[in-house]
Amino acid sequence: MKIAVLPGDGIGPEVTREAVRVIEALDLGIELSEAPVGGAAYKAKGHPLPPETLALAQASDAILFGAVGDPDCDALERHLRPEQAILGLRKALTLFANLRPARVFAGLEGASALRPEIAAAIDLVIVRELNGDVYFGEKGFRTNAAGEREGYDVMSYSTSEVERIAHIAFRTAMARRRRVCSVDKANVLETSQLWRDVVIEVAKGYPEVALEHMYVDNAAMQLVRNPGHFDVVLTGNLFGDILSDQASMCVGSIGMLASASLGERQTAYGTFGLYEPIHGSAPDIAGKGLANPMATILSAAMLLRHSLGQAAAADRIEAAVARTLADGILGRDLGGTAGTTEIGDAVLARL
Ligand SMILES: NC(=O)c1ccc[n+]([C@@H]2O[C@H](COP(=O)([O-])OP(=O)(O)OC[C@H]3O[C@@H](n4cnc5c(N)ncnc54)[C@H](O)[C@@H]3O)[C@@H](O)[C@H]2O)c1
Ligand SMILES: CC(C)[C@H](C(=O)O)[C@@H](O)C(=O)O
Ligand SMILES: [Mg+2]
Repeated sequence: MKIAVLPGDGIGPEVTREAVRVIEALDLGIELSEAPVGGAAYKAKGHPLPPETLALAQASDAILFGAVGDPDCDALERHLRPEQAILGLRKALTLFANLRPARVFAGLEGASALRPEIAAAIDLVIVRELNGDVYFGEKGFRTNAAGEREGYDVMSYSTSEVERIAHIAFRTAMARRRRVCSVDKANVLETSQLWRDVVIEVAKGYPEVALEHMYVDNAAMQLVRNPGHFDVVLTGNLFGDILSDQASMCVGSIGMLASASLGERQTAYGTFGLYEPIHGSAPDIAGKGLANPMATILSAAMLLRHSLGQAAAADRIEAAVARTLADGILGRDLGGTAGTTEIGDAVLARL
């Protein structure tokens, strides 16, 4: 079993280190190999996703990813910016299904930005499409008829792109509370009308699953008003990006939300995938030992479950995280005082 470890920039290396310590402590005979990605790779090798890093990722059974993004690189041409590394990996490896679970751990109800009784009911998973939408359409700058500079990004989805992510959402719902809420903007966007038409067709194959449709603006509101309503939230790349950051504050902190990015490729052990916290490189706290590593540690648990067939080890990590939180060992993002290493130590002690 091989894991490619891509720590990246800012707090990426800090949080990845803690997740690696947890994986190593389980002693599962996993081979871990590290490579640079993002701004770190640009500075070392001239490209945010060097060919050696992509080759290592391709030759592995799973990827553990930290975060990319570096203010020093914000003025670079877009194809050289750190964020292109994660977008490039998702696209090159056809990782089209992004699962972002959000639930409130016992003891964290008071850390939510919502009232505790509303937060306590949250147990949802956002199924975000990751290979299409306005992220990957034609984009550029041009001069319009009035002689003004104009930027453009084309939003589109094909039928097959929506079909494959819809199947993932319905299959996910079958293993949960059997409810799918498809989030779109079909009252304005043709991309969303196609999305809705295709989701309705795919739903016919899953008669046990209750399907509803919601406009994204309403969904953003309902996620705060009554988040317990949601089970599986199926949505596109851009809406899923935004709603998942919002969901993170509903459960307490962006430092808590893990993710799996999956495609169809099977390995000897499970489904090939990339695992990362949903947060970024957090330049404001980088290098200070303040980052909460829980999202990355929980991403490692998802990796063991989905890509390496190690469900028992994943359960152990999740239980250790839950015990750490229940014991009140919280980072500053959750109103506590524990630093990155202290949180990692606490999880290790409870494995
Ligand atoms: N997948 C990724 O690699 C990814 C995801 C999001 C943003 N980014 C990049 O990260 C950079 C910074 O973006 P941003 O500031 O908008 O988002 P961010 O998620 O990095 O940070 C937003 C806020 O949340 C806090 N935060 C984030 N993670 C935390 C953690 N684990 N513990 C405690 N606090 C945490 C930060 O300190 C900051 O105040 C940008 O370059 C952006 O493009 C990368
Ligand atoms: C860094 C950026 C490209 C990325 C995205 O928009 O998908 C991030 O915000 C995320 O949520 O993983
Ligand atoms: Mg995001």
